[in-house]
This record gives sequence, C-alpha cells and structure tokens, in this order.
Amino acid sequence: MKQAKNIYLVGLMGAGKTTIGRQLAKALGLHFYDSDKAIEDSTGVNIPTIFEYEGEEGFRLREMAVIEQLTRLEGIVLATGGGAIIREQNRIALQQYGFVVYLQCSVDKILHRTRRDNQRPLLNTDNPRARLETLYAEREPLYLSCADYKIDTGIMPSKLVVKNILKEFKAQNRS
Ligand SMILES: Nc1ncnc2c1ncn2[C@@H]1O[C@H](COP(=O)(O)OP(=O)(O)OP(=O)(O)O)[C@@H](O)[C@H]1O
Ligand SMILES: O=C(O)C1=C[C@@H](O)[C@@H](O)[C@H](O)C1
Ligand SMILES: [Mg+2]
Repeated sequence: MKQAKNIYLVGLMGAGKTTIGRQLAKALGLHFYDSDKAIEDSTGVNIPTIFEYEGEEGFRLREMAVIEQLTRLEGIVLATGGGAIIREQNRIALQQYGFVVYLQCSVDKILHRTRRDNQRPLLNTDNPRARLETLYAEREPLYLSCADYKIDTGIMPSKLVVKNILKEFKAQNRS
C-alpha cells in the first residue's frame, strides 16, 4: 500500500472538493491548494474568462501545468478542478504523489448546490442536468480509476466526510 503525504481530492463540480479540502488541511495541519484558484491567481482572471478567451482546451493546458507544479509539493491537500482527471498525465501524477479521494455526489445534489452559481462555464447551458449527467457518465470511470478511496458527499455532512477520509488516510500511512 502506498504511504502518501498528500491528499488529492477529485470529483465533479460541487461535490465538495474545496469545502472538504479546507477542513482536511486544517485537521492535519497541512497547506491547502485549489488548482482552480492557482490558475486564477496566475492569470489574474476568473475561470469563465479563461474559457471565454482560450476555450476549454486553453484552460486544460493551464490546468495540466498547475497540477504538474502542485504535485511536486509535499504535505498538502489539493482540491483539483472537476475535469482535471480527463488528462491522463494528471491522473498519473495524482496517483503517483498522493492519496486520491473521489468525492462522489449525485447529479440531483450537485444541481441543487450549484443552482445560484455562474462560475462554472460548463454548466452555463440551457440544460445543466443533461450536461451533468453526461459529465458524470464520462468521468465516473476516470475518477474511480485513480482513486484510492471514494466517499459520497451527498448523503452526509461535510464533518463526517472529513472524519472518514482522515481515518482512511491515517490507516494507509500506518500500513
Ligand atoms: N458534505 C456536504 N454536505 C452539504 N453541502 C456540502 C457538502 N460539501 C459541500 N457542500 C456545499 O456544496 C457547495 C459546493 O461545494 P464546493 O464548492 O466545495 O464544491 P467543489 O467540488 O469545490 O466544486 P468546484 O469543482 O466547482 O470547485 C458549497 O456551497 C458547499 O457548502
Ligand atoms: O468539471 C469541470 O470540467 C470544471 C470544474 C471546475 O472545477 C473548473 O475547473 C472548471 O469550471 C471546469
Ligand atoms: Mg472548488
């Protein structure tokens, strides 16, 4: 079993990566990073603007560069962008350097959580439910393929999600 010093969170938009990631980092005394925020900080613009000017492809290239940088750090909790696992290079880096947790969440819950937010360009469509269902179907196998642990964030409070992840992370570090 691997003994990772980092926790990397993967999962769809609104699954809770930022929320859970911050709490995990606090509990473990680790630094928290968010690949979306790192991209925004380095470009000085928000994600919808990057999509507008560079398209999804431009965004994915930036995301890959940021993940390459962040996976060099040791002792961090990293919330990855919802689509980071699309690129094989990212999946390999995440698997290699961290304990990867897939935050699973139903489409219904995600729609509810993201209903008032317009910061997610892929959901700015006439039919966000259909879009999410497609993304879920396409990405679920990829999330699972690189995850060391998965947990459903739609059925329990974030505190309990954090408690379960901490238990698994500590167990893999002991074995
Ligand atoms: N376990 C949970 N139970 C209830 N609500 C939650 C839970 N986890 C997160 N939320 C809520 O869901 C919303 C989305 O969570 P968050 O922003 O952490 O998702 P995310 O995975 O980082 O999304 P993105 O990929 O778009 O950055 C927030 O309003 C948060 O408070
Ligand atoms: O699911 C996705 O592809 C995305 C999720 C967000 O975290 C951002 O990375 C961006 O909006 C794209
Ligand atoms: Mg987030």
